[in-house]
Order: sequence, then structure tokens, then C-alpha cells
Amino acid sequence: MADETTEHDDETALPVVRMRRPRWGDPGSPAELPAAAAALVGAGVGDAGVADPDEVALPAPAVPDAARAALTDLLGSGHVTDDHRERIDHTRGYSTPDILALRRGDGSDAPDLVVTPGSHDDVLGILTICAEHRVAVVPFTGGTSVVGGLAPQRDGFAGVVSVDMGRLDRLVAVDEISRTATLQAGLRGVRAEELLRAKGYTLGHFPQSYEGAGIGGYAATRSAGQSSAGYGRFDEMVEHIVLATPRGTVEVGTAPRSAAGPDLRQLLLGSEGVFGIITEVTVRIRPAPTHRIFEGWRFDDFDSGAAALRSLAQDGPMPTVIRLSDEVETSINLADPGELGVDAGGCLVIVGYEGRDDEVERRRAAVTDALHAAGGVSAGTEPGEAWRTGRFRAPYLRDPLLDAGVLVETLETVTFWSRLDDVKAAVTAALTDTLAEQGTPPLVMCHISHVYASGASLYFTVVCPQADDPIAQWSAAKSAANAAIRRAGASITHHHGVGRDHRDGYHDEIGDLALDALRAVKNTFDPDGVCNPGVLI
Ligand SMILES: Cc1cc2nc3c(=O)[nH]c(=O)nc-3n(C[C@H](O)[C@H](O)[C@H](O)COP(=O)(O)OP(=O)(O)OC[C@H]3O[C@@H](n4cnc5c(N)ncnc54)[C@H](O)[C@@H]3O)c2cc1C
Repeated sequence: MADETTEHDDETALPVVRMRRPRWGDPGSPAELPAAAAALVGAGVGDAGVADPDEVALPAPAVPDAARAALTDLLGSGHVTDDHRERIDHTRGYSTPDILALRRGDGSDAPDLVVTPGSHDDVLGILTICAEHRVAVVPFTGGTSVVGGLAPQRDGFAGVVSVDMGRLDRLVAVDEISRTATLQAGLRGVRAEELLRAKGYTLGHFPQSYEGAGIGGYAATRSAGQSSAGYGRFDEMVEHIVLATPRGTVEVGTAPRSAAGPDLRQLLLGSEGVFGIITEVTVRIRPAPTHRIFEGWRFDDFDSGAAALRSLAQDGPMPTVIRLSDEVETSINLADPGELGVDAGGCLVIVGYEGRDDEVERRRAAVTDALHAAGGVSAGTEPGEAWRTGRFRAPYLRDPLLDAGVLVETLETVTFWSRLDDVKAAVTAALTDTLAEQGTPPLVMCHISHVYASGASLYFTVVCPQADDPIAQWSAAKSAANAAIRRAGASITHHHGVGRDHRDGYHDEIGDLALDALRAVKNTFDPDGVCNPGVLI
């Protein structure tokens, strides 16, 4: 069934919601555990209590009076707060350990103040004041970090200020001739898409955290959206960046490509707030799709499915979305949370096409031929449409699973095609062994959702009963997985970023000399070291 896109059936047309920690998503639309999922995971195994966020004890706000007064002078009293709920809602991110910590009442990483700048100059002023008073600065766009990127090191600092970019939420300009848009960094992803669609364009960036994350966060973490096959990763879309640092403004990206020295955009993309705060980016945009269709394909096993994806990535043509679930993930049927556990056999591939009517059908016909030739069997549009319409609801399931005493967390990596099997096996074994040793044997699922000519990402979802201390339980499994990733020669992250959680793995990956170079850059932009200390480097 071909699907002409309309506002009604477009799952990307979501309202901007204010998430309330520790729960994910629209507070007005919480998820219940589907019966199929409850049966599958043996829900009811525990009754993990949740601390009332309003009752979580927070450390007394520590920012020096002079710094607070200067911030208030700069921004106005309405934009500088130590309100309890604001501090809670800016505490850490949305990894499972982050959520578990808050659920058990640990507010130790809460910022002392939350400030909301209204302009690039405000951001410069905040950085100057914080550098002068040695206050750590944590940039905050959507707050969906899953790698500890919002929990800076406190030691050695007079306090921690969370800089919420939410007021910087304008579509500044659209250049229809160059097909670019200039967006302020605080724009949430859903709002950016709404503003662009009103002008007939799309950004085409739909991470699974789309309901929460925003432009500054995408750029600062090198995010990858589910349509990366068609639209590219976010870092591939960025043409121009404006960065506020404690020493002034840096602007990079004079033209789409240039031979004027190293491409400094690449230095700022993925910098995770340690060089300063991104206030504006100019990105490539595409005409909004007029036609789209999502469908499922079955392959006998993961290897034959991966070979099919590789052949498309290397020789084309490419759909807009392509993902392959392994046998375990396919048997659990994550593509359709309402039908979890309905075993379909083999490995499921989801392919999606978006674009102009004629162009979509042409690409679809060519991909269909290629998938048939690679041994795939069409499963029709039903699995594809189920995945498409349910894709942003899937993260809502984590809260009821945690409520039911189930531990659920994800991790990801990327490697070359020739190493993919070894990396997948090594990470699966590390997770399985570590959790089984703790008496909580897991279900480890894996999928490929981002492909390149030379390699692909691997995304793991782990589900098991919670132990008495689920944070320590997961920490052991995650350390083992990180070590396995590095031993197998893969990257510590494909798109979640480094934060604090992947810092050691990242250092191992780039080596001491490259790390020194990054530190030298930080020292140039941020000589007092106040920008997101402890993150990345
Ligand atoms: C359920 C779920 C699903 C996810 N799915 C995906 C996915 O599909 N693809 C993907 O790539 N990621 C995914 N993530 C991870 C996360 O959403 C991404 O890293 C996202 O890019 C973060 O954006 P944000 O606006 O929430 O950033 P934040 O969490 O606010 O910040 C992330 C990091 O960047 C820094 N930062 C934020 N804003 C700025 C700025 N303006 N200037 C400088 N530094 C800044 C922060 O200090 C922090 O270190 C997922 C997370 C969750 C919880």
C-alpha cells in the first residue's frame, strides 16, 4: 500500500513536548507494557520503586553569589534559576543508568543553576562569567545524551551551570537556491522539521530520540538518524557552524567544500560542548517528500541479510531507510511493540523510500531487484509500516520495563564489513557472559541500521532481570562490551558520542598524541577548562 504523506499519517509531525525526568517522552501519553512484552520478559519479576522527583534531595546550589548576580544581570532573573524541578530536569541524560540513578533518588549530578540564554551574545556572556568564577558549564539542548555527556566533573569547580538552549529556537533563514537552512541550536528536532515542512523542505534527520533531541545536540554529538541511508548523518548535512567560546566566537564553513586547510567543521562537530557552545548551524535541506513507502523483507539469516545490505551500500541503489535485525531481534519482533514475541523466523530487513513519486518508484524497483537477487523474500508493506508508525513509541517501553524489574539498555559500535561478524560475536559474548555470571542471563538483540560502502553500525539491545544493584550490574556488562569492541578493532561509538561513559575507549581509539592535540585545542578555546569538564577528553 503506497502511502501519500499527509499530516495525519506522518509520525514525524509531533508536538514539542517537555519531558519530565526520569520518564521518557510526552508525559501526557505514557506507555503501558504490552501484554505480549509482559509475557515475554516475565514482567512482575520485581517491583522497582521510583523516587518522587520532587522529593529527590539535591545538593545546595553552589555557584558563588557574584557569579549568580552577574548571570542575573546578563539574562534577567527569569532566565537564571535554582528551582528544584528545573534542576532535576537538567540532571544527567537518558541512559538507563541515568534513569535508574534518578529513580532511586540520586540527584548528586544536578546542576546548581539552569540558565536560558536568548542570543549568541548571551551565550558568550555566560561563558565569560563562568570562566571568571571557575564555574563548570554544561550545554543542554534536548538532554537526551546516553553517554554521560550532561554530568560534568564537579571537582575543582565552584559550581555547575546548565545552559539550556531552548530559547534559541528560530529558523533563521532558508537559502532556496543553495538548499540550505540556518537553524538556531536550541531548536528541537520536531520543531525544526515543522518549520522546514511549512516551507516545503525536510531536514531528513530522525534519530529515535527525535521527540527529545535538538539541533545543537545533533551537531555536538554527530548524531545519525534512522534515514541516514537517504539523507546522511547529521555531520554530513552541516555546512556552517557558529560556536561561542570563553575567548570569543568561532565561525567555520565558508563554502560547501574548500581546500583552505583542514576542514574545521569536523573539529567542532562531535565536540560535545568541551570547546564551547554551538549557537547556530547551517544545514543542507531537501524538498519534503511527496511519497513514501516502507516494507519488510526476509532473509534466511543475518549473514545473508548483511551481504544484501553491503551490496546495496557498495553498488547501489540505496533506499532512504535500511535496517537488518538479527535472528534474536527478529524473533522478538521489535518492529512492532504491540506484537512482541510473535516469531517470524529468519531475519527481517526494513526498507523505506521517501522522495518524489516517480523517483521513489524507480528506486524501489531497482532495490527490489537487488534484494531478490540477494536471496530476500518480500514480506509486504505491513512490517515496514508497523516499524515506521511505531518507531518513536519504542523508547517509551523502557519505563514500564524498568517498573517491572527488567533491565533494558542499548549500545552501539561501527566497523568495517570484513570485521562485522567478529565484532558482533565478541560484543554478544561479552554481554551474555557478564550478565550470566551475575545470575541474570540476558537476551541480546542486534541490528544494522546505518550502512556505508566500507562498513556498518551494529546496535545492541540487552534485556534481562534487574539484579539488586542494576547500575553496577549494567556497568560490568557495559565495561566488558566496551573492551570487546576495542579488542575487535571497532569504534567505541557510531552515533551516541563519547561523553564520560566512552572516554576511556575513545582515548584508547585515538591514542595519546591525538588526545594531546585535542587538549591543546580545548586549551586555546577554553583556557580555564570550564566547558563540560570531564566529557570527551
Ligand atoms: C531513546 C533514545 C534514542 C536515541 N536514538 C538515537 C539515534 O537514533 N541516533 C543518535 O544519533 N542518537 C540517539 N540517541 C542519543 C541522543 O539522542 C543523541 O546523542 C542526540 O544527538 C543528543 O541531542 P540532544 O539535543 O538531546 O543533546 P543533549 O543531550 O542536550 O547534549 C548532548 C551532548 O552535547 C552537548 N551539547 C548539547 N548542546 C550543545 C551545544 N549547543 N553546543 C555544544 N555542545 C552541546 C551536551 O553538553 C552533551 O554533552 C538516543 C537517545 C535516547 C535516549
